[in-house]
Amino acid sequence: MVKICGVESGRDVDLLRDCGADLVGVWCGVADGPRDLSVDRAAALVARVGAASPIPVLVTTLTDERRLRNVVDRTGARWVQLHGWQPPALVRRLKAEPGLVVVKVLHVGEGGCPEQRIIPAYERAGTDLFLLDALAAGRVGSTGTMVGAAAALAVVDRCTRPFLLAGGISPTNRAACEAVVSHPLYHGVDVDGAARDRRGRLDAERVAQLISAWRSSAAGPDADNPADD
Ligand SMILES: O=C(O)c1ccccc1NCC(=O)[C@H](O)[C@H](O)COP(=O)(O)O
Repeated sequence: MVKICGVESGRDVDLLRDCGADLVGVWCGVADGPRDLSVDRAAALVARVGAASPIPVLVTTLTDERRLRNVVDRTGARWVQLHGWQPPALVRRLKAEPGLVVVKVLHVGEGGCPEQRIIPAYERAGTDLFLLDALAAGRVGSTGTMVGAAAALAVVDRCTRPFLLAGGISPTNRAACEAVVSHPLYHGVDVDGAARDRRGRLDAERVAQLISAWRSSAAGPDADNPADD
């Protein structure tokens, strides 16, 4: 699976669909996010993506359940990526809603993964899919920094749920991630920066290169629907 993050317009959605992306990240409630959208705008883009393929994924750092539910309900997104420091209890409460797929980000930095000890709690709460992303100098999200293979494996070896890999993924660095890509729970990648041109706009050629470089390595029999595992 290849997920491209941070659509801002109908043009972006159409570009990702035409390129064949599997998942499209729509930001709403991302603190200080450069591509954060109003709820109405996010809802319009979720609707434009549609329900089949690609799948829209609401990306958020919100931790307040009431606000989060409001965004989920109003956007109509059925996949939610919790990119902040949301606790397992919030995952559990979201998973009470039938059909909602929850992706929980696990942050990985030089000091390891702050959530490592509570991975089993995230799994018991119903997390469908993890997403490993870089924690770089305290910064979270779109850092352009790769997660080292050893650090990533130390985290995913504690998981029993599938995971996506993020952080500085580009069309040319798949080989450096071979050990992670070969892991049985590996499910695909999530990309922001390398999918954009110099002006920060999603670029069809770059997206196509990313998909061609990474899709062949994504998979597992359940790649189409981790929620059904
Ligand atoms: O991009 C941000 O500023 C951001 C802030 C807070 C939460 C998430 C954010 N980005 C979300 C993503 O999922 C990115 O796709 C992911 O971090 C990979 O980015 P990159 O290293 O640029 O490929």
